[in-house]
Amino acid sequence: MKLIIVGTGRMGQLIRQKAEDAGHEVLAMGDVLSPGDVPALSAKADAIIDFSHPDNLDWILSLSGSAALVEGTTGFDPSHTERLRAASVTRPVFYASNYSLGVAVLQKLASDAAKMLRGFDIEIVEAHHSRKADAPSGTALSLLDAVDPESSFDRVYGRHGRPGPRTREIGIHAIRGGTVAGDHDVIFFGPDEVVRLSHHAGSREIFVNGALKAAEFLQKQQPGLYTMDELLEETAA
Ligand SMILES: NC(=O)C1=CN([C@@H]2O[C@H](COP(=O)(O)OP(=O)(O)OC[C@H]3O[C@@H](n4cnc5c(N)ncnc54)[C@H](OP(=O)(O)O)[C@@H]3O)[C@@H](O)[C@H]2O)C=CC1
Ligand SMILES: O=C(O)C1=N[C@H](C(=O)O)C[C@H](O)C1
Repeated sequence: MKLIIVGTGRMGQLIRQKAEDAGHEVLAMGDVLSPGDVPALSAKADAIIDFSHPDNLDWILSLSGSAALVEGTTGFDPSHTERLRAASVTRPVFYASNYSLGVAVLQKLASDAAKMLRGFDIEIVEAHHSRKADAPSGTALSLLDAVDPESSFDRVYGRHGRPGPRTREIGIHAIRGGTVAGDHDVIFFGPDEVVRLSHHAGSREIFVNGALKAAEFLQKQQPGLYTMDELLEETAA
């Protein structure tokens, strides 16, 4: 594949390295690519892979051509998600807050557990490296949607300033330090028993491999918005 990589940070650099090792060609890599080069490059690209910052989304979506978009940036608000959906009318777009296979499975397990463990108190805890820009993580927010798709619980981000008994709520807690690539726990507390669903990322390679797999997957797809559910189906087939 011919790729444009947006983001020159930890993820962007690893994606470039892994993509080139796998024989893909990186046409360009940057945060804000030179406007003069962008139209020509985007027309030649098979896929644009963005792991950077939400501020980059608008110019990425303004790129001409039909290159597929693999979007991995987190910290999006609902308007960013809506823009991604609109863009998917004309090109294949893949969005995942977490490209690891394990987290895709964790999301399904957490969703099933929430349906079966009615009445249990749910808390989501995530840990990341000290340089992470957003909190809570995009993955924690996706897990929250998985366990509470109707938004029927109060969402409590940290419990500081909220003393007293727990109400109908889900707690979301972010901790930061060191070089943690990304840990996520969904904990279900019931009377006299606790169920913990955990994912530990040993390195960023799992996200990079997933993103490159998503780019390859999109090459065979019509315009539309794709998620890890489709990639899981393909892996299981
Ligand atoms: N979906 C997934 O599986 C994963 C998603 N991520 C997400 O990918 C993103 C990047 O992660 P990571 O590589 O670790 O982060 P880094 O901080 O290492 O890199 C961020 C990149 O974005 C650029 N950037 C930062 N602020 C802006 C801005 N306001 N406008 C334009 N560009 C900007 C930085 O440029 P500069 O250095 O010049 O500031 C840098 O190139 C994050 O949102 C992270 O949560 C990460 C891992 C997995
Ligand atoms: O910034 C990171 O590092 C990660 N970000 C994603 C997120 O916000 O969920 C995915 C992964 O946990 C690593």
